[in-house]
Amino acid sequence: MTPRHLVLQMLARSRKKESFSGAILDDALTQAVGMSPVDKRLATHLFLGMIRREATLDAMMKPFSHRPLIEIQSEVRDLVRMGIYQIACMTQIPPHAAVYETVEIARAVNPRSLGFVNGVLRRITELVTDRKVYAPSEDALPMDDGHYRQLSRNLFPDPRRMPAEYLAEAFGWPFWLSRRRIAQLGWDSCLRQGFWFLTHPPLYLRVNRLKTTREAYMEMLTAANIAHEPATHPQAIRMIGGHNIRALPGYAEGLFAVQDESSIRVGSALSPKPGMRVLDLCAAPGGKTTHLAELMDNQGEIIACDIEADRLKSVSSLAERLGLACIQTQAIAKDGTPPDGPFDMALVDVPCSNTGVMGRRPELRNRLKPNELPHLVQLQTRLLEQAADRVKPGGVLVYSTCSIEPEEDGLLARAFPKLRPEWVIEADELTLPGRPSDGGYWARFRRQG
Ligand SMILES: C[S@@+](CC[C@H](N)C(=O)[O-])C[C@H]1O[C@@H](n2cnc3c(N)ncnc32)[C@H](O)[C@@H]1O
Repeated sequence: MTPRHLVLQMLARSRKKESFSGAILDDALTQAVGMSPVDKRLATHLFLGMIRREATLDAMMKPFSHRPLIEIQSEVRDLVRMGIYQIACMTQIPPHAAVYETVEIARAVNPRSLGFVNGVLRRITELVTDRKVYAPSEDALPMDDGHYRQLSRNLFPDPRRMPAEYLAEAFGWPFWLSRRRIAQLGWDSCLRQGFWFLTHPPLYLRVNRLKTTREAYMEMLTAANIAHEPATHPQAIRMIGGHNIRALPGYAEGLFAVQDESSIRVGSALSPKPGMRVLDLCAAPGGKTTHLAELMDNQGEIIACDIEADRLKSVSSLAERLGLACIQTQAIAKDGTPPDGPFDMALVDVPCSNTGVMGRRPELRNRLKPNELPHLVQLQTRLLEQAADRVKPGGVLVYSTCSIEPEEDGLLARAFPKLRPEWVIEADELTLPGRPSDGGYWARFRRQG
C-alpha cells in the first residue's frame, strides 16, 4: 500500500462520515504495518491537508473542469484534489512527480479519467508560481507557513469586495462561518485564524504535579534531546515538532498528560481543593477530570459522568496511568439525570460546535451546519442547569466549551443567572484560536447563600 492509496481510502471513509479524521488516521496508520515513517508522515500530511483545504482545491479545479465538480466520480475528484494539493499547497514534491504519480493511480481507479486528471493537473502546474506575496488578493493562495503563493492568474474572489467569499475559497472555511466570523471579529483576526487553522496545533503536555515538577520534567526532555519550551500555564509545556507521545520520557510512569493549554486553564478556573466532592458532568476522555484530581492532590471524590460508556474507559485508563484514585466514572443515559448532589463544585465541559479547534478537527469545515447551533445551545443550557442544581450553596461551577461562538459562550453564560437567580457569574474568559493555542471559553459561577 502506498501512502497515496492509503490517503484515498481514508478520504472515502471521511466522506461517509464514519468518524473524526483523527480516528480514521490512527486506525489506518495502525493497520499500515510495514509502511515507513516517512510515508506515514506524507499520508498524514496529505489526508489532513486535503480535508482542511477541500474548498480551496475545488476552487482551483473548477475553472479547468468542463463538468460541475459534483458530477465527477468521487474517487476521481479526490485524486485530482490530491494532485492539486501536492502541486499547489506543498513545496517538497516536484510538480512533474505529483502529476506522474496521480495519473498512475488514475489508471487503476478509472482509466477513462486519465485525460481529465492529466489535463487539470497540467493546468495547475501552469497556475502556481514560486513567488511569495504577503497580502490576500485574487491571485494569492495562503500557504501553511503564513505567506501566500502567487498564482499566474486571478482565481479567488477579490478579498476587498468579497471578503467572506475569499476566506471561504482561499482558506477553506464554510461560507456561513466566514461571514459570521468577519462580522464577529473583523477581517484581520479572520486572516490570522485562517492561517492558524491551516496547520495542526502544537502539542502541549500537562505535567503531573503529584509526580514531578515542570522544571524536573523539562530537564528530562532536555536530556533526551527533545525540543520544548515552557508554556504560559505553570503546569504546561509546549512541544516543538511532532512526537510519538508514548515514546516521551515518563509516559508509562504517568509524569504527564497531553492537554492543550487553553483546556488546562479550565481546570485551574475551577481549582477544587483536596477533600472536596466534585461533579464532572461531561468527562470523557478525561483530560480535565484528571487535572482536577491532580489539583485535589488525589484526595476527595470526583464523579466523572458521560453518556459514552466506552469513552469513559479512557478516563479510567488515563487516571490509572497518572496514579489518580479519587475518580469514579459513571455512565448516564442520554436523557438521564446526573447523580445526586450535593457537590462542592462542578465542571460542565459541554459538547459544542468545536469551532475553536478547527485545526484539530479539520472535517468540521464540511460537517458543521449553522442550524445545529440552536440545538447545541439547548443541550448546553440543560446540562448547565442539571449540574448547577447539584452544587451546594456557596459552591462553584465552571462551564466550558471549545467553541468561539457567542451563543455557546458568553451569551449563554450571561443568560444563565436569569434562569437560576441564586447563581452569579464571577469570571469568564474567551481564548481565540492561536492565542496561544486552541480556542475556547470558560465561565465560573458561584451559588449564593
Ligand atoms: C467536550 S467533550 C468533554 C471533554 C472532557 N471534559 C475532557 O476534557 O477530556 C463533551 C462530552 O460530553 C458528552 N456528552 C454529550 N451529551 C451528554 C449528556 N447529555 N450528558 C453527559 N455527557 C454528555 C460527550 O459524550 C463528550 O464526551
